[in-house]
Amino acid sequence: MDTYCPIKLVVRVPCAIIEHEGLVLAAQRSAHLSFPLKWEFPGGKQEKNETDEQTLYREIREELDVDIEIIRPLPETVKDQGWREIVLVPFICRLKSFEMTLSEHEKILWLGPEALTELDWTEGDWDIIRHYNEYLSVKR
Ligand SMILES: Nc1nc2c([nH]c(=O)n2[C@@H]2O[C@H](COP(=O)(O)OP(=O)(O)OP(=O)(O)O)[C@@H](O)[C@H]2O)c(=O)[nH]1
Repeated sequence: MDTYCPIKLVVRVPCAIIEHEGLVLAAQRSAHLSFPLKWEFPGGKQEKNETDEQTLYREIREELDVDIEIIRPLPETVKDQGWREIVLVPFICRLKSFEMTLSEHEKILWLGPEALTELDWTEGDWDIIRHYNEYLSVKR
C-alpha cells in the first residue's frame, strides 16, 4: 500500500561528471549503502547554507580526496523516491590533481562516454547520461 506523504523532503544532490582525456569517471556505490553496487556520479547531499558548487567540492574531497574544477552545469533531474525527491544537479568537471583515494565507493572506472550505458546506474542517472551525450554531440 502506498503511504500518503503530505510533506515531501526535497534533497539536492550535486554530482560530478569528471572528464579526463576523453574518459568519464563512474563510481560504484558501496555494498553497505542504499542502492548497493549501483553506479553513480560522485557527489552527495547538500548541507544547509551551501551552494551547489560548495557541496560538490566538499563531497568530491570527502569521497575521492581530490580537487576538481567545474566546467559547466547540465540540466537538473528529479527522482521521486516516495518519501523524498532527489534533485540531481550534475556538473561537468575536470581534475585539478590526479591521485585519488576512495573512501566511500566500492570502485571507480574510467569509461568512454559511449560505454557509460553498459553500467547499472541509479535510476535518476539515465537522464544525466542522456543530457551529457547531447552536450557532447553539440560540442563535436
Ligand atoms: N552522488 C550521487 N547520488 C546519487 C546519484 N544518483 C542518485 O539517485 N543519487 C542518490 O542521491 C543520494 C545521495 O546521497 P549520498 O551520496 O549522501 O548517499 P547516501 O547513501 O548517504 O544517501 P542515502 O542513504 O540517504 O540514500 C543517494 O540516495 C543516491 O542514491 C548520483 O549520480 N550521484
